[in-house]
Parts: sequence; structure tokens; C-alpha cells
Amino acid sequence: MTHYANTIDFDFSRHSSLSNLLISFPVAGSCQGMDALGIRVSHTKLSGLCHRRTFSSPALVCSRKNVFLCNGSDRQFSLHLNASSDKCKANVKPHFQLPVQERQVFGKAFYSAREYTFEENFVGVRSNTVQEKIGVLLLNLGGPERLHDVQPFLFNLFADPDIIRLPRLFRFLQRPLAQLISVVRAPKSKEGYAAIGGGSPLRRITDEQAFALKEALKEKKLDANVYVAMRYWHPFTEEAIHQLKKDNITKLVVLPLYPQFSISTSGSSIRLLMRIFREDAYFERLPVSIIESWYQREGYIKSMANLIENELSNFAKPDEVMIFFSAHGVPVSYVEDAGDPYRDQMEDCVSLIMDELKSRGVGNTHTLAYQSRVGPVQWLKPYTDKVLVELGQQGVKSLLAVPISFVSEHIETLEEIDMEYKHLALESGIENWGRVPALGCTSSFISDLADAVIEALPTASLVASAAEETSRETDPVQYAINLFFGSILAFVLLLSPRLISAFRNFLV
Ligand SMILES: C=CC1=C(C)c2cc3[nH]c(cc4nc(cc5[nH]c(cc1n2)c(C)c5CCC(=O)O)C(CCC(=O)O)=C4C)c(C)c3C=C
Ligand SMILES: [Fe+2]
Repeated sequence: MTHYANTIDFDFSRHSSLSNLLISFPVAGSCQGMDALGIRVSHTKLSGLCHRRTFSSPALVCSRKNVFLCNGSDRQFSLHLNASSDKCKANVKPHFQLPVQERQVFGKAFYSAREYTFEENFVGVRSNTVQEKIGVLLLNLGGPERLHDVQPFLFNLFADPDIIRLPRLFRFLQRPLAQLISVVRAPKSKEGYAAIGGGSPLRRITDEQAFALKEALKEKKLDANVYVAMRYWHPFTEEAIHQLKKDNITKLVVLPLYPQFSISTSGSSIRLLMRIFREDAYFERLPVSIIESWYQREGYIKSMANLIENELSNFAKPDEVMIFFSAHGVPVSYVEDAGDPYRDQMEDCVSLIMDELKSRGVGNTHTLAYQSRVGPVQWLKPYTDKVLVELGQQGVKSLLAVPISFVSEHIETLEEIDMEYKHLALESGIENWGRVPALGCTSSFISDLADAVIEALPTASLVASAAEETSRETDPVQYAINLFFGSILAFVLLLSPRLISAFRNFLV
């Protein structure tokens, strides 16, 4: 028989916003289910008004969670608990307990409890969760759903300081510049979206992935809510955050839907999240686990290899097909100046997939190039369009394009690869063209994402207060140079119509 006793003093007065308090006794250890538990609470002693109102009930016995509800203004009490168990083995511990915010009615179910982390209020006992409510937050870019959305979507994108990285002193120009660039770029982007049916399929596909992930988690015995947070279009990150807060999520796993990390993608979304978290006490207390990249996971690598093998089999001579990985580019300065691990991760990812294919006896040649560059700066090389022309000239006849930086179809697979690059390749002498579909809801892939979530849960910790905004501006000379040239650039771009049209030619 295990016997334990605890006296817990609790001072609620410092948190006047909490109107109700729920206390319960979750049991850790090897006990499964209520009936098997056999815990008896043999004695309780409570002081304070709480006692009189809600703790007088004798129903403190034999339940996995002994629950008390303290209403109204009672904010101080102490609880003495004496419990014994004859069914459970050793480490059965009564953990203290959690409050419920703004809960008026205490129903049969109390699933949406919050983990309480005001540990300073407890004397000698750690707070813990009675029943956790797990949330998974999927991060993605978002895309315009109608042509009408294209310019405001582009504005949101270019207004992101992780997409156009201005020196700090020039941040005030970020939004005017974003306005200018979005208006200038919109006609070309609209053409692309019009060619794929008038909008981006990203939201629909991401919603489907969220649903599939929830189901996969359920199959693995984890009940979780899955939320979608888009960076530049609906449902915006703020909307998702609002919802998960409303749902009283007690532990969160953040999962970007980009296999490889880039400052401009996962980095930008995570930075925005951290900003939101810092400003909200709820998130300061929410344990969070962030999966920054997952391209190296076996399940993902194998799923990609399956897709490639499958597509190769559609060619008349599969052995002779060159596997052409095409990744979304980033400006070179991201990698070389800002330390973006994107290129390294991309190269690593490609070699892991090729190793997997080799282990299956698939020994095709392969290459990696970068697509979708925007604006007048240098992007990661080699460029997809240039390489396609060169391969055609070198006599490559069969080519399988593999989009490698996304897991759903979108404008850059459906329009850029399937239309522009295919046309260019065929024009350049490539005769047989194929393209690997994006992973979408492929079950082995979704199952692996579910595993990634489950593996990440134990490392969830408080992240909001740890995240400090860091300044990019460390070198004063570089800063002065940026300031000087930035001022000139901003001046001429914003004031000269002729230069705007020259700028337009760079962008389109
Ligand atoms: C790993 C993926 C991506 C990286 C890295 C990335 C960087 C990046 N993108 C732009 C500018 C644009 N991106 C646009 C669309 C777009 N970008 C990605 C992914 C990455 N971007 C996706 C999945 C999409 C498609 C969304 C959809 O609507 O389906 C666009 C808009 C389309 C267009 O006009 O071409 C722009 C512009 C920059 C500048 C950048 C790195 C700094
Ligand atoms: Fe992009």
C-alpha cells in the first residue's frame, strides 16, 4: 500500500483575473484507468471560504481525478491531503493542480484545463496538468484565394522584414516599399494565378493535411487539435493563435510545413509567433515545442523516394532519366551573410533522398537547382531555368522534375514547373518530361509528421520569455553604408516614375 500526504498552501490573490479554481489529483505512474486505481483520499482539511462552499462534498474518493471547484472571490486556502492506494505501484503522486479561467459552469467533462505555471504560488508541490489539451500549429505561407487577393497578399509578403531585409534604420520604409513592389509585381503574379484556376490551392491542401494529421495522431492514441497558421494570407497566424487560446490548449507543438529551414519561411513564421507569444501572458505560460526542420526524417525521405520511384516507372527507359531537384531559391545574402542554413539543408536533403534511392537499386543521375527568384539581387545558384537549357544542350533527353522545398502543390509547381519550365525544357531539346507530385496527404508522410509531433511533445517548454528580438545591425560601418545607399535608393524609388518603371523590369 502506498501512502502519501501533502499540505498545499495556495495564494491566489496575486492573480485576480482568475475567477474560478479547479483542483484535481492526476495520478502519475503505472495506474491505468479509474477503476484500477483504488485511490482513497482519507482526509482533507481545507481552510478558507472555499472549504465551506465547495469542498464539503465527501465525493473525494476513488477517482483518477478528484476535483474541487472554488468559485468567486476565494483566493487563499490550504489543502491537506492524505491518500492511500493499494492497487497502484510505487510512484503514485498527487500533483497539484490547476486553475480554470473564466469557467462558470463545472460540467461533467473538464477537458479544457490549462496547465498552471505560477509555481511561486505553491508551497512544496509542483503544478501539473490534470488533462492536457494538445495543440499542433502548422505553419505555412498562405496564398491568394482569388485574383483580387493577389496584390494585398504580395503586400503582406514584401512587408515582412524577413523577406525584404532592410537595415533597421530603414524599417520605416518597409511598408511603402512593400506597397510599391506589390503593385508593380501584381500583374505578373495574377497571370500565374489565373493560369492555375484563379487562386492558390495552398489553403485547401493545408487544411486537408491538418485534418489528415489529426486523424494520424488519433490512430497513434494522441488526441490533438491541429491549427493552420499562414504567414501572408488567411487563416493568418493571429487567427490560429486566437483559436488555440480560445480552446485552452495546454501544450503546443509548432510544425512548419517546410521540410528545410529558411529565415524567409519557417524563420519568419516562428519570429512572428514569438512576438505574439511575448505579448500575451497565456503564451508565456504555455509549454511549446518547435520543430524547426524535419527534412532528415526517415519517413519524409522514404516518402519522397517512393514518389520518385513511382514517377520514374512512367518513363519508357527509367534508368536514363535525370532526376532534377528544383528548390525555391533565396537571395545568396541570406546564406552567406545572415547564416541561413537553407542551402546546406537542401543539399543534405537531396543526398539523403539519393542515398535512399541507391539503397533500392535506383542509380539515376541527379542535379539540384533553384527556382522562383524575384528582384534585382543574386539568388542561390544554379538557376533552374538556366540549368534546363544547359541540360538540353548537353543532350539530356529525359528529365524528372522534383519540387523539393514544399509539401503541397501551389503556383510554383503548377505554373512555374508544369508550364514555364516544362515548355523551356522541351524547347531546349529535352524530349521526355515528368514531374513528381507534391507529398500532400500521402499517408506515409502524414504518419511521419504525426511521429514528429509525438516525439516533440516531451521537450515542450516555456519559450516566450526566452525569445529576445535580436538586432541584425551589428557592424557600424556596414550600417552607415546601408544608411547612405538605402536613403538614395528609397528616395529615387519613391519619387521617380521612370525609375519605378526600370525597377518594374527587374521584378517581372
Ligand atoms: C521554401 C519555400 C520558399 C522560400 C524559401 C521562399 C522564399 C521567398 N519567396 C519570395 C517571394 C515570393 N514567393 C511567392 C510565392 C511562394 N513562395 C513559396 C515558398 C517559398 N518562398 C510558396 C510555396 C509560394 C506559393 C504560394 C502560393 O500562392 O501558392 C511569391 C508570390 C508568387 C509570385 O508572385 O511569384 C513571391 C513574390 C521571396 C522574396 C523569398 C525569399 C526572400
Ligand atoms: Fe516564395
